[in-house]
Amino acid sequence: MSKLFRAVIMGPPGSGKGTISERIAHSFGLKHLSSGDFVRENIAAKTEAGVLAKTYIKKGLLVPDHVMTRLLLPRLEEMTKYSWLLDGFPRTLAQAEALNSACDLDVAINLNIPLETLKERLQHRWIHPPSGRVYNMCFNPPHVQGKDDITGEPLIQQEDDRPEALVARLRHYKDVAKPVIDFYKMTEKAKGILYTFSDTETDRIWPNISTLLSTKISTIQSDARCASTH
Ligand SMILES: Nc1ncnc2c1ncn2[C@H]1C[C@H](O)[C@@H](COP(=O)(O)OP(=O)(O)OP(=O)(O)O)O1
Ligand SMILES: Nc1nc2c(ncn2[C@@H]2O[C@H](COP(=O)(O)OP(=O)(O)O)[C@@H](O)[C@H]2O)c(=O)[nH]1
Repeated sequence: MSKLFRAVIMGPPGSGKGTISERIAHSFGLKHLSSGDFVRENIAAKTEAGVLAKTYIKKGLLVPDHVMTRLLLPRLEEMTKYSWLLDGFPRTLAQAEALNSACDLDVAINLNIPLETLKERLQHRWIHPPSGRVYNMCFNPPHVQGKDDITGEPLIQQEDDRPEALVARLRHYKDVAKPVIDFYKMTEKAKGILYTFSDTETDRIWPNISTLLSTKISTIQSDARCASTH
């Protein structure tokens, strides 16, 4: 019998959540659930939550907690049969509390990357909006300059990745994220699930995350086997 595995990945914009989530999904077969993708899907489908979310994103704001949880928690309910990794949620204390009431997490990965590194990376981040594919002109450039590898469509730089918007955005992240980190340190139900990784390079963080997840997943599965034989 194998037990399901549930993880979240947190970190400021540019910390490598998307990049590392892809590697985790690929290596461990977890479903990668991205809050940003859910928001974009809802905006495209013009759902009630999507229409509301758009008004905030247009102003460069986070989507309010009640809209975000309304949008996300039903999606998690559809995932009860799968192991998943949630990227981009929770971002606020209220979201962490809502998630904590809805499910038991096994691991919360926290990426702690120096500010200068984040600024440098985001200035070079280009995305393919329809698919969400992310490139970096130095770290993982597209095969053809300015074009998506799969479709050949043009890449764009997001408005809020431009240097002028960056510093305020990163500062705001820090203020909002601190209570979330404290929540995972202090809350009884979540004790021992938080793991922080600090480095300037994804390729140096990745082996440590990979080892952590291998250990956690095999522990959970052997606990489940023991439980089923007793
Ligand atoms: N948990 C959340 N709470 C509130 N708003 C959210 C949340 N997740 C996503 N959003 C909204 C605000 C974001 O600007 C928008 C797109 O999200 P996302 O793709 O994660 O991009 P982002 O530019 O904010 O983050 P990043 O740079 O870390 O990838 O959706
Ligand atoms: N130079 C460099 N760029 C990286 C590294 N890891 C990720 N990136 C790039 O940095 C940008 C931000 O990464 P992303 O995964 O989108 O971070 P997120 O905002 O936390 O989801 C993207 O353009 C990535 O390709 C790294 O170790 N070095």
